[in-house]
Amino acid sequence: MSTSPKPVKKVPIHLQSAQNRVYIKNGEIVNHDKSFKADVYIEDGIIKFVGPSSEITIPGGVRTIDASGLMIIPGGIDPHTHMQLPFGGAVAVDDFYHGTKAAVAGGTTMIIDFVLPNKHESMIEAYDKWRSWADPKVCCDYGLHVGITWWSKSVSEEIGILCKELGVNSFKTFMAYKGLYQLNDSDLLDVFERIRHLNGVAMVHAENGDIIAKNTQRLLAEGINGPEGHELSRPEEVEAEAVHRACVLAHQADCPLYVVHVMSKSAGIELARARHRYRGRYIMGETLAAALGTDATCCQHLGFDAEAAHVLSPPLRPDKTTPEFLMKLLANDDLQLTGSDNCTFNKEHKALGKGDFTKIPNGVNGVEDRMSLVWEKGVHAGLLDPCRFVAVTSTNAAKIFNIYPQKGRIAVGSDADIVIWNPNATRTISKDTHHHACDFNIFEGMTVHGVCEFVLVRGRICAERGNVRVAEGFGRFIPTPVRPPFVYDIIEGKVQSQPEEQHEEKQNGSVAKRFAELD
Ligand SMILES: C[C@@H](CNC(N)=O)C(=O)O
Ligand SMILES: [Zn+2]
Ligand SMILES: [Zn+2]
Ligand SMILES: [Zn+2]
Repeated sequence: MSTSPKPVKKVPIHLQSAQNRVYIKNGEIVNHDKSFKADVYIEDGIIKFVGPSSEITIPGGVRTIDASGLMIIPGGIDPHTHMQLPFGGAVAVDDFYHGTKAAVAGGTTMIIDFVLPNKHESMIEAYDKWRSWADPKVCCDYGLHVGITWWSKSVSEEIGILCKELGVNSFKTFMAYKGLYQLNDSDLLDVFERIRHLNGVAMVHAENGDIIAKNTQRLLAEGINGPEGHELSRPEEVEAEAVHRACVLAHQADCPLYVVHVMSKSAGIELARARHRYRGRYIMGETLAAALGTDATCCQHLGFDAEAAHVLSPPLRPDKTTPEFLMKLLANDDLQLTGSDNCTFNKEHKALGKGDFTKIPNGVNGVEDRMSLVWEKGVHAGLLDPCRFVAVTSTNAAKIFNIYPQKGRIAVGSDADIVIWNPNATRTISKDTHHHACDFNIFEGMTVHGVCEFVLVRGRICAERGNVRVAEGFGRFIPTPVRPPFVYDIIEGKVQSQPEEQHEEKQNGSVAKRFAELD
């Protein structure tokens, strides 16, 4: 043990201006690329110091947290939510307050929600509407994607304004929801070319809406009108076909494409193949907590309420091997990140679909349990390491939507969105204890490893050992600038997404082998 005092660099602490001064000591910091022991000092919502305790002197009056035996991880970023979405004749019950309170309770400190204009509604008017809903209510920071639910010259002009002036860089298109949101291939090509021109990110809901419409007509005519008709109308090949087609359209338009809610093995394989075909450029894929945590067999024959509560699109699949398969795609970087698609309706809303499954409002919970589910089914199951867990629950979303390292990293200068994570603690998920506004939890009764001991939102302790103390309206809108380097440096050939030889090996080796048995 050295006795001579080590020369230490004093970090000046400007006391008078400091708010929310927190010091986290003895923890293991886990970023997407490495983990290491270090202390963290936070002031005014920003991380001011990351390093050994010997290099900082903490004055009195600072809240100190002992994180011994715990991990310090970047707050989760959920890239796919629908708070208080008007949909199917109802409005999602998790509004921007309850939805972000549930997010924070589960370790997510930023959401990216979707503006979904009605057909022929101005994109910018819809954006203003979503901002007016969210700004007064959010408990954590948020961003917005905008749905291109119809296409015209005026829409093309408006998405330019959204990119240049209103902090939006990502636009969701739909190949399903015929008559509501669906675009045809010709319009999709135009949209992707426009988004590429704007240096934005195209997103897609990939299911073949024409096949779904035909199947639905047939099923209802045959008297199959219960919730089981939902998945029967859109089996996984209907999702996989659309994923393949969307990737080809995006590649032809030279446009980066983010495929949302990949829910099946077949769709995951199509996405992995497209990524390998295009050498990791252009195509990114997201799966959901629902697809990783459960499957369609969990509620079979449990009656309308339980089955309708699990209805979302694309649907949960009856193949029980789907969750682990999708987790392995995440581990292998065939998929890049996880969302929740949190869009919750109560029993009386889901009952709108009694006698006609097409009238069941689509959507499930997930924003509160996503982090624990990915930890349980990924890290605790031995499929992900902790760094990859951080990548798929936080950092990759920050990089793709161009808010890294402000978000998605424990580093000096980054926002103090921090979770002190207990990897060994467990909790049991239930509608009776969750923070959602909804009366159902699709993970009911599941015991998961990975629990938040503390959650800090821009330095403010908003959850402490299960006690959630959020502030309505404390969150801010976070602009997502165009041209994310993580996406565009590869497209413009400035960096290789993967070395050629590694790609060849993947092309000829693991990819073909990995998926051969599924052909
Ligand atoms: C409308 C929205 C939410 N509903 C759903 N995923 O079932 C979506 O398709 O992502
Ligand atoms: Zn969708
Ligand atoms: Zn969605
Ligand atoms: Zn279930």
